[in-house]
Amino acid sequence: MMRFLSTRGQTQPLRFSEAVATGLAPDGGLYLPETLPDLSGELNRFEGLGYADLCFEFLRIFATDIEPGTLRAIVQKSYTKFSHPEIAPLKQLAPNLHVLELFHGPTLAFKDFALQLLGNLYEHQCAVRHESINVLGATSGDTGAAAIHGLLGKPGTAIFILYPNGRVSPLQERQMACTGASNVFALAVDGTFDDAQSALKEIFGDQRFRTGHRLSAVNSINLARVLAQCVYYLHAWLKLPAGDRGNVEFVVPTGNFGNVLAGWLLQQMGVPIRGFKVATNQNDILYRLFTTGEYRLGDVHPSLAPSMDIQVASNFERFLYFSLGRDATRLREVMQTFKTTGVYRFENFDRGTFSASRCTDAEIPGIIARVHRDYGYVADPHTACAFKEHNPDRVSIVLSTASPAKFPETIRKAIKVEPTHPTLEALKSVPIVKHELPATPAAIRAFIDAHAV
Ligand SMILES: Cc1ncc(COP(=O)(O)O)c(C=O)c1O
Ligand SMILES: N[C@@H](CCOP(=O)(O)O)C(=O)O
Repeated sequence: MMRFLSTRGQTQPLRFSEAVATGLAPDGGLYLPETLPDLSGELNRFEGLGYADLCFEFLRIFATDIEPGTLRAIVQKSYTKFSHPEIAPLKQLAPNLHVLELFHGPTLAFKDFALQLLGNLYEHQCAVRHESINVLGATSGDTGAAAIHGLLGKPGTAIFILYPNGRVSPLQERQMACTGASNVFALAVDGTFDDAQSALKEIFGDQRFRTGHRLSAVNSINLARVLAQCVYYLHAWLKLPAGDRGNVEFVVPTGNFGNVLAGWLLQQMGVPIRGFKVATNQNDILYRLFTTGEYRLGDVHPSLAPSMDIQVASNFERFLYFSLGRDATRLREVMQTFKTTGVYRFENFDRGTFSASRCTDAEIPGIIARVHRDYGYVADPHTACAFKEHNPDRVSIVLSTASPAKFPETIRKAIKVEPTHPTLEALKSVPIVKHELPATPAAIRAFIDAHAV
């Protein structure tokens, strides 16, 4: 039976379903498998599988407490709402340059890969336990919509999504605030995504409140999010010619570090991937960390790639845990120092196979125009950050994390074409229903108290 431990080492090991239902560990840490499986000797068995079958074969290694037939049905259902037959098509743009399109799900961003699945896992949980759940998430733009659409129409659930008021794109806001569903609460908070995420973590840390409301997490603090995201890296790796696989670098637009961490975990499980480039926007704490070894909080500046307007990257803690030799005591010290001083300087920081790039707002439109001119490809502003530089001697897979149709103004300014998508067009005539709140745990708790199921 696979068990899961907290990075902070002060909780009991849990089974998969328990760790998923708990979200954030009671000691404030993030769950990880007790031991990572070694897949290096069995990669052949994944060859040729369709996306949903690959996902099932991968997840069953971890979800050992869910009966395989049930897990297979949950996984199959989770990839039925994607509009592309390959789910995550890998497109070649140049001899050593590919793009992995992760935006063909219902909300047009990579978050759908894990949140369609998590919605179905939660539905299963409600049925097995005969309980309702309240889901709480924080979003800088895309997680919120994907979480809402993963749970929409599922009985016994209410969903509360915190987002920074005025700092997500107009269409991202509409995806959250125009559902018309009575159990969906779009909470526009006063502050940044970091403020919202910090309030959320404090609320999850309040065990009485969390258990009293059967609160569940949809952010990438939830282990299921990260494991489901591993699958598209494996899928892309398997699509490459055998000779290119060991030489591939994934270039990943990065904010909360959940996406790139999933690829990195897969590498730690023995899949021979050359490395990862962390591509940040102008909110560049991770770029500075990977280039200098200093993790220093800065101010968040709203950007053309708003979903990456983040400073405190949640999943960095999971990487740190491994990089400190799984020493939970040391990890707690580092996290505490960072929390109280806003800075941690690592001596001899081992960045492993990570490299980093940074892209300012002044650069994004030019990159969109260049990628369009050179490859006939329209990259959204987040994906554009990952196209900043390309080493033609190395096989690169750029992760295309959102549809350009979610950010039409930036695209129009860059290439004079305004991308559209029917589901987004349909939202434009629907009234917005949102609730404005301060980003304080007290205000958010009070709202949940009043509206929880
Ligand atoms: C479109 C898009 N690209 C990239 C990112 C960054 O991903 P992560 O937060 O997993 O690093 C996000 C937000 O998560 C996003 O919504
Ligand atoms: N960019 C994200 C921020 C939250 O990230 P998550 O992966 O932890 O859910 C968003 O779009 O909300």
